[in-house]
Amino acid sequence: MAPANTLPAWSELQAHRDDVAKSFVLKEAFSSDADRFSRFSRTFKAAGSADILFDFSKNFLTNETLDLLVKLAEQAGVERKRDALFRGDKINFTENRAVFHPALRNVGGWDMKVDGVDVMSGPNGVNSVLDHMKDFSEKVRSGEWTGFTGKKLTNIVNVGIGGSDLGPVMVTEALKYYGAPDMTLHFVSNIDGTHMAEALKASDPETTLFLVASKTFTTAETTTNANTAKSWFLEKTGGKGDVAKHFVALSTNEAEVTKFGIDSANMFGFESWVGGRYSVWSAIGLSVALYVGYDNFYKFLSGAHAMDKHFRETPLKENIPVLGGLLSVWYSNFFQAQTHLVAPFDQYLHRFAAYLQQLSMESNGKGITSDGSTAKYTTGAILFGEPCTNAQHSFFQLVHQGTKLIPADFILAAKSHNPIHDNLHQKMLASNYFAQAEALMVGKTDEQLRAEGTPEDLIPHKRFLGNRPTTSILVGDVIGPAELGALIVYYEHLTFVEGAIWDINSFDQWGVELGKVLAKKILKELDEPGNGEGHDVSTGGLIGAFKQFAKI
Ligand SMILES: O=P(O)(O)OC[C@H]1O[C@H](O)[C@H](O)[C@@H](O)[C@@H]1O
Repeated sequence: MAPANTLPAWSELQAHRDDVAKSFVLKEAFSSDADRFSRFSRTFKAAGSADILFDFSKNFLTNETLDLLVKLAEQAGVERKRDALFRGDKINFTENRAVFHPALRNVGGWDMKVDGVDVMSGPNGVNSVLDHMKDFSEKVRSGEWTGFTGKKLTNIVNVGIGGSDLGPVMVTEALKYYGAPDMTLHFVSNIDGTHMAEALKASDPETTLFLVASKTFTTAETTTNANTAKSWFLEKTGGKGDVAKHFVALSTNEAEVTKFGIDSANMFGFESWVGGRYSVWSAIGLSVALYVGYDNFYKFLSGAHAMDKHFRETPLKENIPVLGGLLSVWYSNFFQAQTHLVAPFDQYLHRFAAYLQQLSMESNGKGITSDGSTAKYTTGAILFGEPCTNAQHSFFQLVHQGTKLIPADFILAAKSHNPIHDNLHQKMLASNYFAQAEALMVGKTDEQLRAEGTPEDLIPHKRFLGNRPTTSILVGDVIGPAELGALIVYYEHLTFVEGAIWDINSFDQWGVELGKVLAKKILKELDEPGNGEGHDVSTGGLIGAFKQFAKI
């Protein structure tokens, strides 16, 4: 595929930006076009999910912009690449792997094959793993599956990192309302011993179930944490504890799982075509199924599948994740935006941005195009975010008056799961959601400030230039499992579209390897004599100082 900047639509977009968009004033676009909201909004509709309204109208968009962006998508082969994804082609070309996570949520009965083999059926197929998850989660939840002293397992410790942690944490938090009231969850990811120590402090071995979640089962943090947990369990139970009842593995690597001491019957498998950051839909989601129940987990998959269907079948111009991805390219490459802010007006979504950080930045933080040449344009944006209204009281100063353009997504559910105080909280939350997007767009002029009696010397400080773009996402009900599934997949495919246009491989992650390898080497040095010799002077000096301070 050709680098994005060599596509004719790229030059047309540059000219268009110079001509029109540079001087585009959002609030004027609204005053001169009564239909702007309806023209640039799209509603996601699916059976089993509330409608989700995506309002793209507060973005730097004209009809011509949209046409040119769609043209760019066509020339970059977005549809062809999308079809290759759903066909099971090996689009992760540096690892020669299919990228087939949509199969994990294929509740619609699509024919899904990799190398001619149906991945849905068969003994290790998606459906049989789902059956295993259903059976196991129901047994644990009902108390039929007990610990070694016959007690119900109500304390779940998920041991995993990266995609084997972020999805389960985010989703169980987002669906806390549906969670089993008698269940406590811990997610231990960090190699920092504090993480495991604190979880164990709060755990009783008789009622604790450990889920060792690791696609590869070779990740140093996870295997070390899992071994620590196993030693703790055996020590606390005086060797009487039955590992088979208290440890299960979520992994693709049966050999390593068995080596660790977990019976392969207690392993929930998946295939190498599931990338870590797309694995919450797989066996890695077992903590979700345990916590919210299998029926809700299934609804979560169904909402995700509905967004897959929309993405797969909808023409580019109406395609919601395509529009999201195109806008991101528009801002990154034509307005030099460096960031993408995602602020959910929803406390349950407080880990949503952290989850999206891995999805977006591990996928598109790449600078090499498909032919091995360096991209001559910027790629993955720095994604960040926090829930609102909290974020408004911290970094929103920079969003409103800073010198950087920060395209932002705001997410709100029309209904709260907790309409306390006569729904006052939800109405206040909603009013902030509307107000922030409006304020970012309309700003505040010198005239308005003068009319309010602002002293002349303060006017520049109190001025809001406005014209800052936002996408508002409004879920038509509460955010339940299906709506959450659809929202996540919106961002998955938005990320896909960005990568397709940038002509990069969104599915490998070589960039995380170097640090891991060096850490392994340095770990040995910490136990050997020497003070960091052989490293650069700074690293060596730090290693030496650490050994001295820690008396190692
Ligand atoms: O699930 P695991 O194999 O333990 O991998 C956990 C994580 O570690 C790696 O470093 C990758 O960058 C992530 O994509 C992955 O999710």
